[in-house]
Amino acid sequence: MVDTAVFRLEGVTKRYGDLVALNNATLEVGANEYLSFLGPSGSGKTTLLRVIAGFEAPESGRVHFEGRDITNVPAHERGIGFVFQNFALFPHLTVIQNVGFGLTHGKSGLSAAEVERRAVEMIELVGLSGMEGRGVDQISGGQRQRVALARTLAMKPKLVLLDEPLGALDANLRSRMRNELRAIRERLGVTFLHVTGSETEALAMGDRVVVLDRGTIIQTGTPGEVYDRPASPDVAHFLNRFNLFDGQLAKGSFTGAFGTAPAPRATRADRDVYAVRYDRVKVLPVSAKPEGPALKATFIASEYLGSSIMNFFDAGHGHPIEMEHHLSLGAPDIYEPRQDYLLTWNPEQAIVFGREAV
Ligand SMILES: Nc1ncnc2c1ncn2[C@@H]1O[C@H](COP(=O)(O)OP(=O)(O)OP(=O)(O)O)[C@@H](O)[C@H]1O
Repeated sequence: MVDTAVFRLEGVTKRYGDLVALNNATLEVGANEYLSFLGPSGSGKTTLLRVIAGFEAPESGRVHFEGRDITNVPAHERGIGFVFQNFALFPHLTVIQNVGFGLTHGKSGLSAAEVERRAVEMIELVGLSGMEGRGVDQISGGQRQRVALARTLAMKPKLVLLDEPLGALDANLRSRMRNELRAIRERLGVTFLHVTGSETEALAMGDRVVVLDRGTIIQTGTPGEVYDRPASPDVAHFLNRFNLFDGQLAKGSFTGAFGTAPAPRATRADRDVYAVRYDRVKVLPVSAKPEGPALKATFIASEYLGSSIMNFFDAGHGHPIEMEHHLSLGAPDIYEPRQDYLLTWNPEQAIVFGREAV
């Protein structure tokens, strides 16, 4: 529950024919909150935003915004801003004309001078000062993305929906835009709902992360909560931070390819899965005799990720076992390709799911 809910979904279901794109979704969002939506392709993220924006009518459930039931209010009367991936700017207009468009042609009641002042202010906010007079076909893709954002923010919405707005940008620009979105949120007091296919972006940006799977919200929590306590094997899988092992949970122990390890605090799930975060894995010589879990694996390769190194091992599972070394912890060990090692971890740090858990 959020104390000052600015926005609420109550049991919203949306079907396309036989397909349930959104299944009984319930969600509260506080004023000035930043919510990230994470889920695999087809999980219903865009549908959720389209229902909120008013482009799709749900079969059942209610949508509330600023204390009002807006379920039957047309999109253009909702006062909700959105920036979708395929944002359409007007190619024959300049940057400032695009940003001011909704104010000039809508019901803002602002004079031409006031429209210009607000458009200039928004252009500055998204870091495009000096480009007011350029045609939008004379600026880069990333800059066009900012124009689309400025155009939405110029309408001063209290709620802004972002559907993969950073997807088309290169890594550098994406990280700059993330910082700018944060700064804009602080300055304007806007609530953002941000759909992203990137777990890194979802965890980095959101005050809370909402995880969707096959139309159902399967977890809502702070990035720390979702990261430390994924609610199901599927959430652990989407986060892309865990090695997952099949096996069997019985009497508080889990038996898998690594042997048998204590699992006293397992979470109930419809299958038995053992999850170990990439940065919890330790690499020992193959001759070592660790007390805990032990998995013999062949080193394949490593990948430099900037602040960490990801090492890939083959334990004959069909998918690699990953071990992440944060460079802040010191220089990485060097492993020999095609050599065998023993992988282990502290079983207390594993996350275990199973049918016998309560
Ligand atoms: N207009 C439509 N008609 C029929 N089915 C649709 C329509 N729009 C979406 N769907 C289906 O609804 C489900 C949810 O789609 P949605 O676009 O919400 O997923 P998503 O999580 O946003 O996916 P992605 O990350 O790939 O954009 C999918 O199975 C999709 O094929």
